[in-house]
Amino acid sequence: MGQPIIEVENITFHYHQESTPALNDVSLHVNKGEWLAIVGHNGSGKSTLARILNGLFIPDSGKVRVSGIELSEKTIWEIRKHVGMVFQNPDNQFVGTTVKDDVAFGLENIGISRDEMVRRIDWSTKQVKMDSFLDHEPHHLSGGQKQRVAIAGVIAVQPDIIILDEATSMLDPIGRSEVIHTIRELNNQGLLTVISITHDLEEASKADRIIVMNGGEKFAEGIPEDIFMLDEKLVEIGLDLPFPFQLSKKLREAGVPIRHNHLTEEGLVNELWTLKSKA
Ligand SMILES: Nc1ncnc2c1ncn2[C@@H]1O[C@H](COP(=O)(O)OP(=O)(O)OP(=O)(O)O)[C@@H](O)[C@H]1O
Repeated sequence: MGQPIIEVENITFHYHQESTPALNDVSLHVNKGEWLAIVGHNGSGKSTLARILNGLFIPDSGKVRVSGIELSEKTIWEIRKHVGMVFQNPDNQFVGTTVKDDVAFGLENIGISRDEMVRRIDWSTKQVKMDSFLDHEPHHLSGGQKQRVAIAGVIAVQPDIIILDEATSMLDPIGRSEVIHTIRELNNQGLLTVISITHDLEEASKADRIIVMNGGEKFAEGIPEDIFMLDEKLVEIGLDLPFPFQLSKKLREAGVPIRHNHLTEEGLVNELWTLKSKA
């Protein structure tokens, strides 16, 4: 970690010339191998930023470099080979009639040979634990399984970076944890740099680093512990603090001597047990 794989310098982007910018003078970097969460209220510019990083939009001004390639009209397709995206709605992402066809589609697009395609379908579906569903029709799968197939389709192309744009927000808690676990394993194996766009601060608290967006600008950036020190400032810009964090504060207000504002349920439960054993 430590070496930037994405560098964004002072980018500004307008959807319409006369409108207020969707992104205003935003600079950031993403380190190779890290898990970066980008959080923010609706309309804060997260999706616009994700689409620029994937070459779907070109900024009006400023520079973007992805895997050493500078983003321009000429490099869009090159950049897309390095950045895969998984979107919010699992039902809108399927092009194949079976899981196998669906994963094959992205590989056909980049002209992979038949033998290599078979190998990559096998590898990518095993990585997301969907290799026993190759002949299944995607619309019969659960939401979490569909998103795992979408991830298989992305990693089969072997990008350096995956962007999850609210990819878990339509899933139930089981589907959500399946998807996060799958991505975590790929990230831990060093296979992927992960950018997770989310309004869920609990999910973001598990990232290596968080960038908070507000009104098209970067509001804050840091490790989760530092970001959560902002506390009420996050609430003021429309974000919900994680439930264990809110509960820690309420318990302290009610006279329970909790020392930390916990980001995880496990941390809070452990401190409560320690207090109880001392009582
Ligand atoms: N296709 C579009 N045309 C015009 N304006 C747009 C378009 N998409 C987004 N915007 C505007 O750009 C700004 C940033 O929106 P963006 O979708 O990037 O925010 P976001 O943080 O991803 O929000 P959400 O969580 O609702 O998706 C908002 O003011 C939004 O209204």
